[in-house]
Amino acid sequence: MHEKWMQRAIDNALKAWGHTSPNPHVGAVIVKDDQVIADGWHKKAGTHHAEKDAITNAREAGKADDLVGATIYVTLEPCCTYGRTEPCTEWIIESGISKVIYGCTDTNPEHAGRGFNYLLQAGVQVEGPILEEKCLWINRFFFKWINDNKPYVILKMAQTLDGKIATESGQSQWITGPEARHQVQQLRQGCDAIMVGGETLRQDNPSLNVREIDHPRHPQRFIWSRKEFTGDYKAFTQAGGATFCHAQNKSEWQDFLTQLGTNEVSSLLLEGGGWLASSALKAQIVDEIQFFVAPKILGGEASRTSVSGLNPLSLNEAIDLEFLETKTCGKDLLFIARPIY
Ligand SMILES: NC(=O)C1=CN([C@@H]2O[C@H](COP(=O)(O)OP(=O)(O)OC[C@H]3O[C@@H](n4cnc5c(N)ncnc54)[C@H](OP(=O)(O)O)[C@@H]3O)[C@@H](O)[C@H]2O)C=CC1
Ligand SMILES: Nc1c(N[C@@H]2O[C@H](COP(=O)(O)O)[C@@H](O)[C@H]2O)[nH]c(=O)[nH]c1=O
Ligand SMILES: [Zn+2]
Repeated sequence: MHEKWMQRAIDNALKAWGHTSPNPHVGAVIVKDDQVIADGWHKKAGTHHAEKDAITNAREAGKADDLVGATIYVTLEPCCTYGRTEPCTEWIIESGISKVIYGCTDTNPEHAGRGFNYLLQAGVQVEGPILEEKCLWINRFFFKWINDNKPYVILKMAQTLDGKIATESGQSQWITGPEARHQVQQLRQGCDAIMVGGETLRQDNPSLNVREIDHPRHPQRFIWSRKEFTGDYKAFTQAGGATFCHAQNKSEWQDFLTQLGTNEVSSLLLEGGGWLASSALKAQIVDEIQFFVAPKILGGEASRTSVSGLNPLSLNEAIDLEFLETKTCGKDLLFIARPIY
């Protein structure tokens, strides 16, 4: 039963996918006698948190009395400090809600465990975690950023079964099908920043924006290059333009990520090509791999590969991964993995 309601709270949280950064995605549902009193979710930094949203929705629906003795399911530990808004713990206590069931603890050092203690001291029951892995996963960008002041980095590639991303001459559109490419749009919607290599920019002239999604939120664009250059490329001429990144080694990449983190960029999507992929992997900045694999074999020694610039002399140099998930996207497969450095 707890799982059912927590799943509803997670679904609520994801209604704002891509809109809450640098805040987390948080959802809630208030339940009494196995009936929903109100749903709520955090819509945007600076607006109501999920708990306050649900309580306000209940009151506006004339259900203030039903809040007394009700249970609130919330995906993240309620906050108890004054940030952009007042603490949710106060709202919960004052509403008469008697039980909080949470999905995961807020690892933000300012909050971790403090929200629970505050509620317990006020006589509110606290239970959890419920569906903890899912609740941590939907906020993996936030947790990385709040704890390390650096964005969570995802390396995404679309490759043939034999690991090719383009022909020798640079033709790559399209390797994966429409369902996989739609999934990429969802991913872009959730990411604050996106980057491609200079060669990808010149070959593909990519838009690097969000399409096919209601209420799109476009990522900041970055081009990885050894030099600054101009040209009639969409990434330069369309809304927002693009910024160059010249990071070459681990410390330069770390400095670049710190600069992004300081500017409240909590996630960075690297969309290839193969030289960018290898530089990021070598610098050990990649937190997550998303490789889309099409049921195609391109072959060819000179075809471009998804990770080009590594020249391992021994198998010991392979980067070990832990597979997290495999999904079918139309005719393609998506492998989600985490590098083990
Ligand atoms: N299927 C897929 O998912 C994808 C396919 N592609 C395809 O892949 C091809 C491009 O990929 P790829 O050829 O691997 O190139 P990349 O896109 O990875 O870009 C290489 C460029 O990165 C810049 N760079 C900066 N530092 C370095 C460095 N130390 N070493 C090398 N390059 C550096 C250079 O730009 P500069 O010369 O300006 O200094 C270089 O030209 C295109 O054909 C594109 O269509 C691309 C992305 C994804
Ligand atoms: N070829 C290829 C991809 N290529 C990536 O998508 C970029 C194009 O972005 P846009 O112009 O915004 O659609 C391109 O430059 C490269 O980074 N992606 C995929 O999901 N599947 C594919 O088969
Ligand atoms: Zn709050």
